[in-house]
Amino acid sequence: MSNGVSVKAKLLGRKREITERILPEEEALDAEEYIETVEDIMKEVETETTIDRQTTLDACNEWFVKDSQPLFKNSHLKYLQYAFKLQFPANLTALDASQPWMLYWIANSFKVLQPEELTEEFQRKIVQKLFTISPQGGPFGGGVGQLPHIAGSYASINALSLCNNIDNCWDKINRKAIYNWLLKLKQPDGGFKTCLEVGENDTRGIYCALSIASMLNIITPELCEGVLDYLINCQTYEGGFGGCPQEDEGHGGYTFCAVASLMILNKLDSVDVEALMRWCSSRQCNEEKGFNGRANKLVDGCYSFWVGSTAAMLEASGKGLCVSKNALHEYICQCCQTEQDGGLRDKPGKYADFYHTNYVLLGLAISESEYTLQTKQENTSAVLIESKSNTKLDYALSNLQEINPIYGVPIADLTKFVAHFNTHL
Ligand SMILES: CC(C)=CCC/C(C)=C/CC/C(C)=C/COP(=O)(O)OP(=O)(O)O
Ligand SMILES: [Zn+2]
Repeated sequence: MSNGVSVKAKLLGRKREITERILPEEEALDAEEYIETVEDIMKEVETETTIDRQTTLDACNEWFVKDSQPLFKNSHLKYLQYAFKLQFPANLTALDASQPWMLYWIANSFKVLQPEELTEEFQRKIVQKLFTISPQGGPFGGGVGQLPHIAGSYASINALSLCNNIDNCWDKINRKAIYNWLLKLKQPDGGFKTCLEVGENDTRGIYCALSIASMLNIITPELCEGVLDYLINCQTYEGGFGGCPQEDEGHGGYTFCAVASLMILNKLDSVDVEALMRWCSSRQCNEEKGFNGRANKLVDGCYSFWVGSTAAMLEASGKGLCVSKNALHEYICQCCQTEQDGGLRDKPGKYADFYHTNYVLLGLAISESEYTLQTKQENTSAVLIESKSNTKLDYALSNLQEINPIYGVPIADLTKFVAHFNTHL
């Protein structure tokens, strides 16, 4: 291009022919005729995307017309108890490499809902499983006999943080081995590979590395070298963050990873915060009330955390509120749960699963809270956030545990865990 700006045509999508229709003046038609005309035009521009969106909206509307639902705590607790008491069905073998994730999602859901329900018996099961995966105390793979992985290690550390140091399990975490391994995963561009032998490099790797290192108090300038530039280059023209520098479309999951990493580095102001806030606001669908993960995609309950927590981190940093917590609350309570089937889900028509149960509950906790940064960060590299009940909520509170949006675990557990690691390596 003559002005030197290059545009990746591949990212711009298929070209459609431009058609022009002149609408009759609104006053020339009565209201019904006007709506019919608009509907006709909408049909002319119908695509797979618009049809899917309309189907989703119709399904949500069926739930919005019902009476307001409270959080069905008992149904969700039963669903979680089944997870620790019974053997998983064969179709869950697809999650064989995500065993620490399952432990984190289930344990965290218990903790957010009702902390005492993560009994000592359950805590011991978690600890036993994780130290069977890695008898040397980390780094952790996705299951026994699997290669150490940055996401498996992140989920393991989060899961262990929920276990109240049962049987002194926190002292079995091998911080030195984890630190040396993270350094080996580090790439010249500032990012982290997910695994030594193979593995991708994107904002997920950075977030996992910084989350683990700040929780264990092993974060160093050497580990963080080049990370800020990498993250700055992941912000797109829309304001959200893609997974890799200058390459991707902004996406809720990768944006969460980038923003949480910036919070840990205390460098939020190095990016375009205004554009980020606009992008977060645009993720909230007017009619469905919940969030999607990127432009023109469907609402999904898990973005209640990926996008909701990004908004909460901005709020905690004094940037103001860029989403509607009331609308998010309504989407979650009306569309993401039913009383007869426990667990929380992506959207009406989908089954509940442990991943959505965790992230939808975290999203609900965010909608019910207000956030500020804790100014006094004592002897720890973890970034502590204070949270109190949302006084502007139009709904009854569900009495969930207050959570730290950067780490996705309850503030009480995080505080205790990081206090345990108050000496730097
Ligand atoms: C800590 C860690 C590893 C965090 C991961 C964060 C992350 C990338 C979350 C995204 C999860 C998700 C719903 C992907 C779906 O993408 P899609 O393209 O299928 O969905 P879409 O249609 O909603 O865009
Ligand atoms: Zn989802």
